[in-house]
Amino acid sequence: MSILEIAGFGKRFTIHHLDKTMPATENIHFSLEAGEFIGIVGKSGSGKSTILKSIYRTYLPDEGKILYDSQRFGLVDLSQVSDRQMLYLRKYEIGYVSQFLNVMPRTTCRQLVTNALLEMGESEITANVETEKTLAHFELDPKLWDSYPNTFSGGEKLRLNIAMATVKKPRLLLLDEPTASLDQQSKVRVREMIEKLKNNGTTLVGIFHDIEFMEGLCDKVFDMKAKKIVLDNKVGVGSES
Ligand SMILES: Nc1ncnc2c1ncn2[C@@H]1O[C@H](COP(=O)(O)OP(=O)(O)OP(=O)(O)O)[C@@H](O)[C@H]1O
Repeated sequence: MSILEIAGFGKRFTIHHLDKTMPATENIHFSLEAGEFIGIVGKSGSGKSTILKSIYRTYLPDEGKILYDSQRFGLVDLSQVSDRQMLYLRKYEIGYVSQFLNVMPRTTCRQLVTNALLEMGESEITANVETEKTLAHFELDPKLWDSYPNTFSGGEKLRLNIAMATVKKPRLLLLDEPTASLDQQSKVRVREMIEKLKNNGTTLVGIFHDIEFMEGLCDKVFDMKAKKIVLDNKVGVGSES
């Protein structure tokens, strides 16, 4: 059974000052088995982020269903669950990483990662050890660990963002161009973490500008233009070309 199924998804935006409604995307169908990684590709403005934001319920779809087989509530349509259920799922099951860091003010880098672990029910001792391991993995300079991230560089913020999401080992992780402003070395670190999460059973949906980065990592690739899966390693779609 699929852990995630997007069925007939469509989203429109109303541009009020133009009194116009524009489709962001429509007729999107794909599904994922637990532990798979799907990459979404397509040109800028084709609606890739809109799909991810709708899975995370930042946006509500206008058409279709977003079926998620949750551990806590069983099979749910993420566009229909209550706010309380969605908060639970965001806290314990579904992670989202974008290029932007949006965190509690006056909280240090170390506290942010530790809090994420404590939220998942880890003991304080484990949380402290795991925090340092994770910050070191993403090569955040120890000098930064007890600083507030509002002064961090773009790449440092991004690495902290990824650290906070991945340390929770979510069941479903949504990656919206998380490597956009990273150097090669940091990208390798992100890739290693994704591989580790995948090996531990995390299901991933990702958008990456850098197609090379996705190579060998994705089980499936969904193309926004063709509106279909163009590569499926399991059934061999696309493998002949
Ligand atoms: N909140 C919003 N209000 C109005 N229009 C929006 C909103 N969010 C997205 N759109 C529009 O929906 C379309 C799809 O946007 P989306 O960000 O999903 O594209 P994308 O494929 O992720 O693009 P990129 O690769 O440039 O990030 C765009 O035309 C965008 O302008």
